[in-house]
Amino acid sequence: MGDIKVRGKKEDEDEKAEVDIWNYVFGYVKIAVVKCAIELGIADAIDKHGSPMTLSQLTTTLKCEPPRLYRIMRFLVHYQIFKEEPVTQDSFGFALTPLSRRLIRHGERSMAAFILLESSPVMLAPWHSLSARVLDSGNSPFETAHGKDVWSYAEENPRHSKLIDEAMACDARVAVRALIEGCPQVFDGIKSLVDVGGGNGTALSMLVKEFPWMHGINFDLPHVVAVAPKVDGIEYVGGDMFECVPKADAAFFLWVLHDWDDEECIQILKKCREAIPQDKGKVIIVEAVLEEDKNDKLEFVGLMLDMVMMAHTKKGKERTLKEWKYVLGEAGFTRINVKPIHTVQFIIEAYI
Ligand SMILES: C[S@@+](CC[C@H](N)C(=O)[O-])C[C@H]1O[C@@H](n2cnc3c(N)ncnc32)[C@H](O)[C@@H]1O
Repeated sequence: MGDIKVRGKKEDEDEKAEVDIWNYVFGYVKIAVVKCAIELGIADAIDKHGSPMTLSQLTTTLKCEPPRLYRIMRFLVHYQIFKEEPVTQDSFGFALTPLSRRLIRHGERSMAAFILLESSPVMLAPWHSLSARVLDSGNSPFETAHGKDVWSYAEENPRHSKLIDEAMACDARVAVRALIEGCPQVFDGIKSLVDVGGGNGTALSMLVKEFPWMHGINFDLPHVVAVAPKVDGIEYVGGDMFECVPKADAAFFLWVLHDWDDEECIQILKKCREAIPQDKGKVIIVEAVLEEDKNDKLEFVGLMLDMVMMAHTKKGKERTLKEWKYVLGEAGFTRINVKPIHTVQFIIEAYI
């Protein structure tokens, strides 16, 4: 081979590690700058303008300090959150990309509220106690940081409760659209549906609009239901799912059961069993199923959410199919169907 040095696997791995480690050192920077962009309303301003905006136009509209806004935009363009496009022959402006469209506050597929929730000081503080949680069986990281669990905290802090509801609604809009497009037959023959832990009712309002023969019951804690926007065709019931679930042909769960441990899930599901017809009732669960191959690029989100559950809930977790079968079986559901949809979640139908 003379003087030619063949690069080995180790060198390649070292080089990759050198790049990767910087991504961990400054891992928080991307979320912090995206949060800043949402708070400033950069995507909203460009969307409202209807065409690329020059730095000077953006600066005037957002009332920002030009050199600092330029540095923020340079960062966001580097990560392809915005892009540069010509405005005149010798000037360019900042334009939206599919990613920044998700940062428009009230956009159709907005994830802005979700990012604001996860990057809020309230939700970031528990992460500092994750290792302590792994070392012992004491309080959850959220309780260590705030002295109470996430739902009690939300009840006492209406602004945070609203942020949770709005964040969940972001994902509900995407998940329910995928559910309606991918598996509409799930709702065949259902005349009434109770959305257990339905939040501000976003999911249910989409479902009753699509299936207008269906009566919807949005069931959540009283303080959540009290402020949920009221929609025709939906009944709003406040209560505790550990005590009683309103009667309906089917019970629906979107991102609820992963907040609880197996024993608690079995308790909730037993309450649902009592609420649905004993001959043909079913529960519809829209959640992640770990380790199931969906052949898509979103699989990592289930693992991320599993860490979020460890940080933000008492004993919540994401589940494998085997774990789902266990909790459903213990609650008295014997037949289970699992279908993938084009989102992070799967649809799990369980029959008595
Ligand atoms: C992660 S959020 C999901 C909200 C909604 N399903 C969605 O995805 O948009 C969990 C919901 O469970 C509700 N919840 C928590 N404890 C509850 C209880 N004991 N009874 C009824 N709902 C409860 C919370 O208020 C919250 O709205």
